[in-house]
Amino acid sequence: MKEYRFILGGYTRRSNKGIHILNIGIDGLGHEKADNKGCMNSSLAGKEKLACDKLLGPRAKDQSRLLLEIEDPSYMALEANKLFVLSSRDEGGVLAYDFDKERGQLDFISEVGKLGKAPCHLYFDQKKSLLYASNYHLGRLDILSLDKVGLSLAKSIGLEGSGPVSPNQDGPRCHMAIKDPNDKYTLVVNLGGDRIDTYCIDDNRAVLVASYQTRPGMGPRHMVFGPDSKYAYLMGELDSTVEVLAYDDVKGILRHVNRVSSLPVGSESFTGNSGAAIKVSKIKNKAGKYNLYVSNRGHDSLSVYELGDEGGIRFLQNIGSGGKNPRDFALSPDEKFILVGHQDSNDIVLFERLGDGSLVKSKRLDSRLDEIVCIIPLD
Ligand SMILES: O=C1O[C@H](COP(=O)(O)O)[C@@H](O)[C@H](O)[C@H]1O
Repeated sequence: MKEYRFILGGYTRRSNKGIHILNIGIDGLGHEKADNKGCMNSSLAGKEKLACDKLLGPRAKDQSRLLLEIEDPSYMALEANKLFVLSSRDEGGVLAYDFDKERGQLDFISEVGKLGKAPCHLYFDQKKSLLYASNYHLGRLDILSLDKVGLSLAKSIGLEGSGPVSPNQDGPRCHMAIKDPNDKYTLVVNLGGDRIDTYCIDDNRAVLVASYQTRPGMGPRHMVFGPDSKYAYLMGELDSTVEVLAYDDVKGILRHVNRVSSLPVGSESFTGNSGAAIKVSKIKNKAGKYNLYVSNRGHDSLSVYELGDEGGIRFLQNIGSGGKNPRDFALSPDEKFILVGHQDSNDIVLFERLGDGSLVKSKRLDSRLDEIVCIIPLD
């Protein structure tokens, strides 16, 4: 039996508040043998659910345990043997831990609290030992420094701008900040201002070097760079589109190349959707291409694309996510599976990736969290 481990962060009204480690065992065939519609229905109970579990194979190795007890953990960042955690604790806090992955044990290093509101995304810039905490609610990027003494707030950048969608775009909303593939610039995604700002950042200085304006009302939420580093892919929370951008890594400039719907053909005008996570494979599929995956909250599905040359993107598949509002998902380290967590149902659903990168449901597990915000795979 092959085992996969993931860390899950999110909110719950139940007693086991905190970050959990989930172990999933895969025995033989990864995907379901029969019609999976019923099995993925989270409302199944009692005998029906047992029958469904039987169909999906042995679950003896599927288990979840509390890794860290903490108030409303949200996004996390894992880098080598360090785990960084966002929490609503202490009016918005960032916590740093040494992480023994083998033993699944955390040792507290340091924390910074009283940020005003809990940030929604966290990224660790290993080269500069800086943490980027994106604060959606305050429209601000907080930059924290980690040194021998611990964590401290180095600098805050107040974002600017607004957009046509109210209330989401009444002001700036900082949803993500990541380094570019060359580890040179920091790209800051501003959902409220329909903007991606490129900064050159070090300990005490943040210089804005470029700014990309998306189409009005896109509400960019998350972005990811493709494996060739030349193109970035942007997920629009508010208009359910995926935008392909060419990246000039010398100047930090983004340029529009392509746009596709995050919804399947015929459903593009579906209005009850919020785009959420966007991830890209690092290993080529059997056709020699990379795959891009996005999650749709409301449409409750994942869309799968194949990435072509020169910023090409081809829709491959749309599949039900097996729960309500898939907020985050993660590829397993070997990229054979994708684990999806939901915002408004307890379903954690494992999908097997087929040769072309398309997905087939593998199994459903009960989450101990009511609202999963972040999923990180463990090697
Ligand atoms: O994706 C989203 O994120 C923001 C921030 O998350 P939060 O859990 O810190 O509130 C959220 O408010 C927004 O509605 C959602 O679409």
